[in-house]
Amino acid sequence: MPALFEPFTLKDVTLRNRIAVPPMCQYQAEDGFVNQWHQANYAGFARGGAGLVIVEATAVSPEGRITPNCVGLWKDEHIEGLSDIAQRIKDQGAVAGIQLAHAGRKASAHRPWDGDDHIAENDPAGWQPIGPSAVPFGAHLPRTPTAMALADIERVKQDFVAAAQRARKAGYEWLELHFAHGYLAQSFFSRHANQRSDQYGGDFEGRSRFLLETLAAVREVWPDNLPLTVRFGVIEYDGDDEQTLSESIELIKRFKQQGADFVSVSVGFNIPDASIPWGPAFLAPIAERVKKEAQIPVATAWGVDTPELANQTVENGQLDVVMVGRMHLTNPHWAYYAAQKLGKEEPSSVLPASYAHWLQRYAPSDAR
Ligand SMILES: C=C(C(=O)O)c1ccccc1
Repeated sequence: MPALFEPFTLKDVTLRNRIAVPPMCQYQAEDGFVNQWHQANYAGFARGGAGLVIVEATAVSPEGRITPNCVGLWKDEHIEGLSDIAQRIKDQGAVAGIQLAHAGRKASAHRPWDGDDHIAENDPAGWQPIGPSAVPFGAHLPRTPTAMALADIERVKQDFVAAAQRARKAGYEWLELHFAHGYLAQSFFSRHANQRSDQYGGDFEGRSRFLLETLAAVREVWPDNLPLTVRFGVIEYDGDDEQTLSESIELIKRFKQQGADFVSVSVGFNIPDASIPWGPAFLAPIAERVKKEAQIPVATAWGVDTPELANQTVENGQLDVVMVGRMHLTNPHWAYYAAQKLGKEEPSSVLPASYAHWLQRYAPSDAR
């Protein structure tokens, strides 16, 4: 049995294999509501055989959206559509996950194919971003965010709590807090973005406080038997990597103490000119270090593009789950493709019967 196709159990949830579809924003929602696009998108991934399908960055408040077209869970009316998606994922045998997010100073932007840049300040389609400090990201996201008052920090923490409760009502069983990619939580931990002088800034303790308090508050309401996970940027590629990585691993140890069950390791993306060494599974060795030093199960994404490489990262103990994003966009049935490449032939073990029987009975090799 290839390691990639061994089940993975975390709390009371078992993934049928180690393949996960990471959250990938579709930017197709209106007022946060999902629609037919999202239904088809996620059902396709689940049908394709992945063990875990995580719904894209879902904003905990309107201001927390990256773009006006991001999915939201800031009001109860959002539950129904997301519940349908969770059910479709589970009906196909995958575990339904969802990522809760606040975009912080990167909010109020055009969709990537519409410019990827901040919406103009005088454009009614946009809104005022907020962040730990009045420090803009820069480059294509130049708007200076409003520095959050303590009341804003409390409000956003409660927004995460309320969205987590709605996510559970919608039937999700794997919750991922978006603490990565230069969005609000990540920016609080960043020395680049966070220049506060109060208890939410300054030293490691101060820059960690928002993330730890938000995690602890969500832990209070998320069922203890279901995975509560974090996607977290552990490195910035800003020339200060060892310090950032060491601090990040220390913070992950505290995430674990606060009740986090799993970490999806990623990049901080807090600066526009990071020197990121893009390459095949380039984060896997870093994720392995997190796993060993923080003693917590890990995943990572970015460049894990072939079945052989994905299998290798699990077989050699670097990763517990592999986040295969872009390849699922080229082929929602990537898990079946991987099963074939790794010699795990039975289509029925990966695809639904209504697909598998055609593949098993009428393959060209069956020519009589
Ligand atoms: C939309 C993203 C997200 O939700 O994290 C994103 C954007 C750029 C790079 C990585 C991730």
